[in-house]
Amino acid sequence: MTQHNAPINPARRRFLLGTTQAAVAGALLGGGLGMLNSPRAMAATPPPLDLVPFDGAHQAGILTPQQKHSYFAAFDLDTDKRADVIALLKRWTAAARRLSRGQTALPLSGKADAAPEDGGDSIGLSTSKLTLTFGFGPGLFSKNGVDRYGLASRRPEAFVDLPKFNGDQLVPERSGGDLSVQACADDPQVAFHAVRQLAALAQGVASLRWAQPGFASAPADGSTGRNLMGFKDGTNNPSTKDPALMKEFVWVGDEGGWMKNGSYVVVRRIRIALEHWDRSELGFQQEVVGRYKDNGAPLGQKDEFETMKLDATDADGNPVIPDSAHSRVASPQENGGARILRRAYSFNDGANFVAERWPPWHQGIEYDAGLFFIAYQRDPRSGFIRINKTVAARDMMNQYTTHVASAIFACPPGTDGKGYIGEPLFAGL
Ligand SMILES: C=CC1=C(C)c2cc3[nH]c(cc4nc(cc5[nH]c(cc1n2)c(C)c5CCC(=O)O)C(CCC(=O)O)=C4C)c(C)c3C=C
Ligand SMILES: [Fe+2]
Repeated sequence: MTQHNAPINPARRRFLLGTTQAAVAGALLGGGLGMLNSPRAMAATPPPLDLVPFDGAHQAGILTPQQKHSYFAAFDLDTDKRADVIALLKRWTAAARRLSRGQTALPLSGKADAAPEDGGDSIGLSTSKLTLTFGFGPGLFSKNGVDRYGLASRRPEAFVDLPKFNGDQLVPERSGGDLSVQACADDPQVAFHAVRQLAALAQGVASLRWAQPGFASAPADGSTGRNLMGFKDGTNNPSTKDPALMKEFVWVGDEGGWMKNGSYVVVRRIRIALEHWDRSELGFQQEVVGRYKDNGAPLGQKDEFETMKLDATDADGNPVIPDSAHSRVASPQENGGARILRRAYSFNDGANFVAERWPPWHQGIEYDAGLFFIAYQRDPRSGFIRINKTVAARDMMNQYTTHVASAIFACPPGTDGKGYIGEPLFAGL
């Protein structure tokens, strides 16, 4: 069956029926963007058989199998009224529910004398497994010592500021944020569209601080995808199909109060000096990672998913997986059992011209590309912070990587289909 003739997905049908008769009539008369509401345009819409429900005990987009594209955005809150923040979270939740079903962020009125309620750039596209994951930054709880919303006492103990790590070169304008939303979808336009609509709904209450697009291409056979260094990345993640592991390492438990069933996310924009990496010998690249480039197996072993033998030594008595190999220094064995759920995306933001004014007067082009590292965890203190202290101090990969931006957000639990995102935080206030 061709996509064109496929039955209309129930969610898309709701979208079609969701617009009011007046809106459809207006659209037919009005032309322009209104034409997008016309039955003919709607009938041509490919059916989105790929929806991920927005509501659930946990937010979508954390355990969801990784979509191909991501658009991560951080916002600054511009208001000092708690009611404005709550109203925004309600608007965002309602819009996210609609977007996740393949609908426009708001119903379209088709009025020619007003800005369209939705930019319209995803109309006709598949929902592409869109997920929207929201987070709260430290600034929601207090900023510059000011408790703007009466929430300071509700900041969870585990929600700490990240310390400065060895080698950090963080750009403040690209770091931090009071609120975050990550849109993931198999179509980059669907992800970007969703964030644009949410940003528009925030007007007057919150403004975009920074944004980072990313991509993650995985082979069609379901095997592990590769990062820009050419290595399989994600092999030794705790399995999202193992509820006990997720409970232990990803989801906040009773200790978290209103954050129960939520998770903390740490994001780091890590530039990779690809121009140097690409000239490094294959043997050295493998020592840096601690795994083989072709199949991702740990050095000295055969299969990608074999447990790393960190005690193995070669004929000269040297460790087969070097002391400063990335896989070793990031491993639970070297970090008191710490584990995090990595859900990173590569980024490729073009290339910059660089010139040095000292001999030998090097000039050239540097890619602004690397890994937008994203990790979810139950407690950042025993998760990212624990591991990154070791990585920042000992990892051979640091010769090629520079952390240039950073942020931490508390991602509240999911919603039940009626409430709004983060509602438990505001309960009783
Ligand atoms: C502090 C956390 C980590 C940072 C920062 C980080 C950066 C980073 N990693 C790669 C590529 C790979 N990472 C791999 C494994 C791995 N990385 C971390 C943590 C951080 N990585 C962990 C916890 C692990 C798993 C360790 C283990 O238990 O074995 C791998 C190997 C394959 C895999 O297991 O995914 C690769 C490859 C890059 C390129 C990068 C920064 C640019
Ligand atoms: Fe890593």
